[in-house]
Amino acid sequence: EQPSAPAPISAPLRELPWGQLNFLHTTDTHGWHGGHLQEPQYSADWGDYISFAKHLHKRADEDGSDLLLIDTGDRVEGNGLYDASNPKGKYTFDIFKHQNIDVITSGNHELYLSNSSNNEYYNTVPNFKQSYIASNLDIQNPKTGELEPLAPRYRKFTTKNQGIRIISFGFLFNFHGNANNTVVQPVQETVKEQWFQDAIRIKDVDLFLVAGHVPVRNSEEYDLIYKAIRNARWDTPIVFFGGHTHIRDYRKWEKAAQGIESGRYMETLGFLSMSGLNSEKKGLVVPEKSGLSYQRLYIDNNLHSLHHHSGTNATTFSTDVGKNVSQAIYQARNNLNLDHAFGCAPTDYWLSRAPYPSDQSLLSWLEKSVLPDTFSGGKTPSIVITNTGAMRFDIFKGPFTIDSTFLVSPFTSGFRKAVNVPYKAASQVLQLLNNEGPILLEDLLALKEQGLDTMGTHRLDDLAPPLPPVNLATLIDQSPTKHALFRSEQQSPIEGPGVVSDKPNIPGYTTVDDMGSDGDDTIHERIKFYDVPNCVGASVNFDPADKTGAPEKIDLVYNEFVQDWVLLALRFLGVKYEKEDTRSALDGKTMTDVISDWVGEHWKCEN
Ligand SMILES: O=c1ccn([C@@H]2O[C@H](COP(=O)(O)O)[C@@H](O)[C@H]2O)c(=O)[nH]1
Repeated sequence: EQPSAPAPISAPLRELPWGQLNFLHTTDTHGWHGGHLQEPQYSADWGDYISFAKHLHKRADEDGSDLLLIDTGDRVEGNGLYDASNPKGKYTFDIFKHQNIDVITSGNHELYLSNSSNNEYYNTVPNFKQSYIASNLDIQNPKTGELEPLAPRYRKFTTKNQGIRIISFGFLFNFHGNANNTVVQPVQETVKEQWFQDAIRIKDVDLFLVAGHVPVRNSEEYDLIYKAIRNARWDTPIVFFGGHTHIRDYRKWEKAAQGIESGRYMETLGFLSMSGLNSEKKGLVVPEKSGLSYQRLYIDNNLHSLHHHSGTNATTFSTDVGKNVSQAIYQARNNLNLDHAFGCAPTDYWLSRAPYPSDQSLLSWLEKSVLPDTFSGGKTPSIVITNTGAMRFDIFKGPFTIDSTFLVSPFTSGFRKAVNVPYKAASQVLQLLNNEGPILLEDLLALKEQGLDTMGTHRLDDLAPPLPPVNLATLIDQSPTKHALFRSEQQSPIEGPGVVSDKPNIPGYTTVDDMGSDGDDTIHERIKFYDVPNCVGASVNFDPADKTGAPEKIDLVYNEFVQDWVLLALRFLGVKYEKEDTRSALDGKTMTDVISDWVGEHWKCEN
């Protein structure tokens, strides 16, 4: 734990369902290896995770079971510890490498920029030489320019104590937004390749382990892999580890094929256990189960939970390596001056824990205050649009630091503008991007398919942030056209057969998945999450309500990440602008700069 981390609050806990083969799973950590310094519930750091894993390994060695660690990508972008250094990631790789991870894969965030995928090539792949897998990912060798697999396509290994023979794969979903130094092969092509067809037919395999930056639910990619394996091996157990959607989730394909997704931002250490697998070695002390079984637990990443599940206490918990890594994180945070405050937030602002629009909504704050104040300088009537996915996390009342700017918005894209756009067209762009009004997403997509777009790397609903970190069934939908699955606000908190009756006192995740509603280790009081639009926008230097005084032409300013969609929407509205017709706005400042400048000017700290 970092010295400034708030101490966890004790809460009723569910027990770790230990088995024959046990897994700890992290995903979408996005640089939060220092833990959450404003939220006691998630305040343990990467050093603590190292100590925790060490205790569980000892338990496995003592009772003859096994423990494997998995990480399924998006380790970068989203926290000062990674983003504030120059070059980015200067400290992260040396911190991360001290955990003994058995299977590790790449996420999409490792690939948006060529320097981040080159970092994988130069740092993370060599640091995890025995465990990095890239089943559908190639990279241009930075020295020769030749395309090569980022890491081996699959691995075969045998567990230490039980002698369970495993074939493991490492996939990325069919991602299109990568820089041009990597190639992500669509999963439907990978599963047809000879090496994959051969690998799933290797004899003497007890378990297929599919790790990937791929959601476990509604996932064409994982469904394809499941079917491909089942076509070759009708009954060999399969275990999936997923990621990308930032949720806690568990999916049962069938009795012998199940998988976990373990949240986001170092909030969750996913635990999955299997029993009843074929084993070469005897001596198992854990009770035999009849047949194959899987169990799961989503551990809140704080010391109260970690002590409890490892049977340790404040004196016995930290290992030497764990302590050194926590110290290295502390040092890096100091070097980067991450606690330096630009100002102090007067209240909390929520990305998806408050309805949008509302006074507590981060997106309302952005469009009502930050964007108009930032872009009003030139006096030109403008509409300013950003995708809501550019915003990644909440703001808490109190000091708003260098770290906070990267938690809230870490990306490097700047703003661009199309000048002198007819107001009638410009004023409809936001509505189109949000799939509201008479013209729907499908119409825009049809246009894209006719080749009218220029690049089209992102899907329209990718402009929004990942859905809040809850199962879809617990999300409060504000746009009924979008997600028919969502519950309405009137519905009561989820309750189910597995929920223990202790009164929850800590707000947090109340996960409902294919195993039921008893997956969270901490019995939480339910938090409400709300859906958000794809984009928000502000009218600057004119009043959109004043119909008679509407400008004829305006500047349309937008976050560069949404450029393809903005130009496509304009074209759909009868106005043709090419990329070359647009220009850089705000001297290349990023959203991170915009927010830190605004906070410095408007949110003074009272001493
Ligand atoms: O430069 C960028 C890169 C990404 N985004 C937003 O992030 C999501 C992807 O994040 P995940 O954690 O992989 O879900 C993307 O869809 C965008 O909404 C961005 O705004 N700018």
